Amino acid sequence: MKIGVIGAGSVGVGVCNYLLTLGSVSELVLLDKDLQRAEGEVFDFRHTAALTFSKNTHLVPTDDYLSLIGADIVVITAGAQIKQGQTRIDLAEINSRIGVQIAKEVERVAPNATLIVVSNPCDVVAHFIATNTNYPRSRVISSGCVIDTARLMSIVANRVNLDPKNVFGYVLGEHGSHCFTPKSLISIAGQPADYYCDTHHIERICADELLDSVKQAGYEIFRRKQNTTHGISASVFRIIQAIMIDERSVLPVATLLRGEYGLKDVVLSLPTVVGKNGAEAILQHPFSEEETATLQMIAQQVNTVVEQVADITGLAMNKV
Ligand SMILES: NC(=O)c1ccc[n+]([C@@H]2O[C@H](COP(=O)([O-])OP(=O)(O)OC[C@H]3O[C@@H](n4cnc5c(N)ncnc54)[C@H](O)[C@@H]3O)[C@@H](O)[C@H]2O)c1
Repeated sequence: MKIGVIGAGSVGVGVCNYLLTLGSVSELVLLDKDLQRAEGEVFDFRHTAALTFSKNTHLVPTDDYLSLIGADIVVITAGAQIKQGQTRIDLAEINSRIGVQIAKEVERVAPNATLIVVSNPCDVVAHFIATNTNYPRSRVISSGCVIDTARLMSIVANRVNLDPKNVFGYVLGEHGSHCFTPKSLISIAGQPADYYCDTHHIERICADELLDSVKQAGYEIFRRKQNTTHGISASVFRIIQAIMIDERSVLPVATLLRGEYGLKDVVLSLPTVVGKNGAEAILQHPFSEEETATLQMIAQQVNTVVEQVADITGLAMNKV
């Protein structure tokens, strides 16, 4: 399997680290407009290959899209971080332009690849990539709420003093501020959350408070180190692995919807079967009326941003 990572910054390098340590990749291409940066990271990574647990992955640093010929998966982490005084629309505009420009270059050399979009706001950037390239919707995947869901599992696990892997739940909607968590889907060790808490004499989990803590978690990291890297890198690796070995894992990634839950042409995270063909199916969950209304409201909020960015950039907002 050949994988490309665009952007040799903190997240791109974190993803490479997971791929080299836990993955089985024959060729890994790290592309950055700053060639020296990509080279520095790759030369450093090459020194891990001599160690017994490493695989001898062919590593390519580059600033040339031709190096991505035939890539199976391309992760897009290139782009700007939000700066003080910038609005969400400013960042959406900058990174949507960069994302589309990159995706068009990638399309020329790897038209059958699956793209994983991480650059923020990842759902908006993924929207414009899906609508401005010929990649099918199933092959343009925003990392979406996989990281938010991992945060939820970790927060609940901490409350009940168990392994986060024994907590189940989803954060859905838009990665970041406009997301929601259906309480009916939260379980602990296979038991409904309320039942688990009652029988273990733990205060019940309030879904709204939980969601606030999930949203706050990213800000708290950002406030301290001005980026987030480890959780997102692990989340991207989780998605790559599902594709790489055709796991058909259900993950809360985001793709351009085509009528699911009554929503069309908006990129939102929903429980999605991820396998060798990318986002293979979106599962229909029995959301309550309130949850469905929340999802629709989130869709409207994301659409407003997409419309504004389309106005400013001239990028197409509908898929032909
Ligand atoms: N979706 C998420 O949950 C999530 C989490 C963390 C970060 N992010 C986003 O991921 C992106 C990267 O974050 P980071 O911390 O790695 O940033 P970073 O600044 O460390 O790295 C960005 C890299 O992209 C490169 N780059 C910029 N424009 C490029 C272009 N046109 N072509 C090639 N390379 C280009 C830069 O040279 C730099 O090396 C940001 O947009 C950030 O907001 C998303």
